[in-house]
This record gives sequence, C-alpha cells and structure tokens, in this order.
Amino acid sequence: MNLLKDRKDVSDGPAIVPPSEAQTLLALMHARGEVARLSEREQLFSTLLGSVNAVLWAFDWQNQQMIYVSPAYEQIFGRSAALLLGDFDEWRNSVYPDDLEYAEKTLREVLEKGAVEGREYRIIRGDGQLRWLSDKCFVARQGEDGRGPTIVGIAEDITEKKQLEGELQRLATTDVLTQSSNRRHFFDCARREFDLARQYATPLAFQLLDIDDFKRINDTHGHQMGDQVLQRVAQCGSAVLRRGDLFGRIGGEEFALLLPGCKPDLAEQIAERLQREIQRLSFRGNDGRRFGVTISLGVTYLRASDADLSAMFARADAAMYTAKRMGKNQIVLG
Ligand SMILES: Nc1nc2c(ncn2[C@@H]2O[C@H](COP(=O)(O)OP(=O)(O)OP(=O)(O)O)[C@@H](O)[C@H]2O)c(=O)[nH]1
Repeated sequence: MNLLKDRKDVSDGPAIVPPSEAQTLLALMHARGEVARLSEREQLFSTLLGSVNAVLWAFDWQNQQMIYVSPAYEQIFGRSAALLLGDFDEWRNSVYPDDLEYAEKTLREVLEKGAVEGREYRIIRGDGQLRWLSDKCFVARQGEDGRGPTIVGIAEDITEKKQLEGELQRLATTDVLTQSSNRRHFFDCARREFDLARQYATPLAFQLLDIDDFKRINDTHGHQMGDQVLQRVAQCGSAVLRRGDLFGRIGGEEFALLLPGCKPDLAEQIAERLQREIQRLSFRGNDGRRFGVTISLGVTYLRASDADLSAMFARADAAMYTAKRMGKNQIVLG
C-alpha cells in the first residue's frame, strides 16, 4: 500500500490499484471460459469447412503465397495442402495448361475489380483426372501498413455440372438417329460462317444432298432399314469433311454441307467423292438381296449478291431438284 501511495506522490497520475485475489480469480475463470468457447467455435468452423465440398482459400498477394486452404483442397485437387502452402507454384502446376493464362489473368482482375465471380477453369488432380472448378474470389483486406492485400475465394468442383451441360448441348444440337448436326444447329453455325465469308471475302460452298427414292427403300425393306441407310449416308457425309466444314441432317432424307474457304473445283471434288462413297454402300434387304443407294446433289458458291444464307440455300435446293428432274444420281451446280 505504501508503494502505491509513494508512486501516486511521485507521478501525481491516477492511482493504479492492483487486483485483489478474488478479481484475479474471476479474470482467470473468464479467460478459461473464453478459451473453451473459442476452441468450441474453432471445432465448429473446422467441421463446417470439412463438410463443405468446396475449397476455401486465402492468398497473400504481395508474397504470392497461399496462407490458407480448407480440407476440401486435398479431396478436390487430390494433392497435399502442405505443398501448396509451401509453394504457390503447386497451384500453377495443377491448373490445366490451356487454362493457366486465363486463371492467372482472372486472379489479377480480383485486385482491380475487388471481386471476380464464377471464373471457370480446369485442373489436373494429383491422380491425373481432369476436373472443372468455379471460383468466386474477392479482396478480403486491402494492402495497408506495408502489408499486401489478401484475396480469398471459394472454389467449387463443377465437373458433373459441366458434363451435364455438355450432354444437354449435344442433345440440343445433334440429330438422334444419325448423330450429325440437327437442322437448327446446322443453320445457326452456317449463318455465322456465311457472315465471316462475306466479311473477309473468302470462298464458301454449299451443298444439298437428297437420297434418291428413299420412300421406296422404306416401303420395300422397312423403316428400320431406312434408318440404317440414313445412318450410313450420314457417316459418308462426315467422312468427307475437312476441319471447319459443317454437315447436318436438315430434313427426313436430306443433308447439307457448308464448306468454308472452299473454291469451286475443290467443292466439286468433294461432291463427287461423297457421291462415290455413298454409291459404294451396300445393304442386305429382308429377302437377302443386296441393294445400294444413290443421291442427288445441288452445289452452289457464295456470290457477291447473296444478302444472306437463304440465297445460297435456294440455289442449292433448285440445283438439287434439277438433278432429280434430270433422272437423279447426279450433281448439278446452281
Ligand atoms: N426410315 C426413315 N424414313 C424417313 C425418316 N424421315 C423421313 N423418312 C421418309 O423419307 C421418305 C421421303 O420420301 P419422298 O419425299 O417421297 O422422297 P423420295 O422417295 O426419296 O423421292 P425422291 O426425293 O424423288 O428421290 C418418306 O417416305 C418419309 O417417311 C426417318 O427418320 N427414317
């Protein structure tokens, strides 16, 4: 007590009263309670983090160092979290090479924009499997006091969703019987190619093919055999395609080809090859006898006066009907 008195005398400031034993005990009990409460919360958080099927992460931008990843990292990436925390190159190495530039660019964008939602990229798991991730990232702490910004994010495995989207896209654009593009998809793509060819003044060829006397095939050999013929004709169509060409079933027994960058002599060679390939097909009817099929083809090229794709389509269609009128199994230029 004297000490206290003496100190007050010297400094003349407010008195510092040492805690009584009871107060110390109370503070100790309170601190213990806090520790217990904090450890309970920590357990709760780690249970939550462990049960979320997404990787939560925090990244120190200045030091280019991952400072936290949740347990799901090891599940989703199939790689060691300790390695990632030790060296950020571990993340770069796990990103699918074609997507790395995009993944790094969008990470930088988080700093500029404050947040980037739904950046999607592929990773290669430790076991070599390819997975799709969707990442939502934002700046959790702006750089201050000489420390750099911290970026946090939540990365979700969307591989199944991507597969489903791909399957839906395939179903929406493919003809079920022949597996070639359906009419709508063919014309959607063809219109884009038409615009490009007009814009860059590049050649473009359009071909329409129709199987001759197809009704008779159905009537003689049955609808199932007719389906088989359609499938084999479609296979021939796909076989003559070059990279960038389009092929689609645009009607019952009618198919179309669009050949970007294809000059007339090459387009005619392709048409002749297609006609030959289809003529070579051989089918066995219900009576055991073999039969073949022929096609009528209308071919046309982009002209400066063509305002849209329908102008080319109309010419190819007219040429194809001329081929029918002239006795079928032939190619007519329109
Ligand atoms: N098996 C089968 N037949 C189909 C399909 N779609 C359309 N058809 C048939 O294709 C036939 C087309 O007949 P038409 O339009 O008279 O033509 P065509 O007999 O080929 O006569 P030309 O065109 O003059 O050579 C019809 O009998 C349709 O029922 C299909 O998906 N499968």
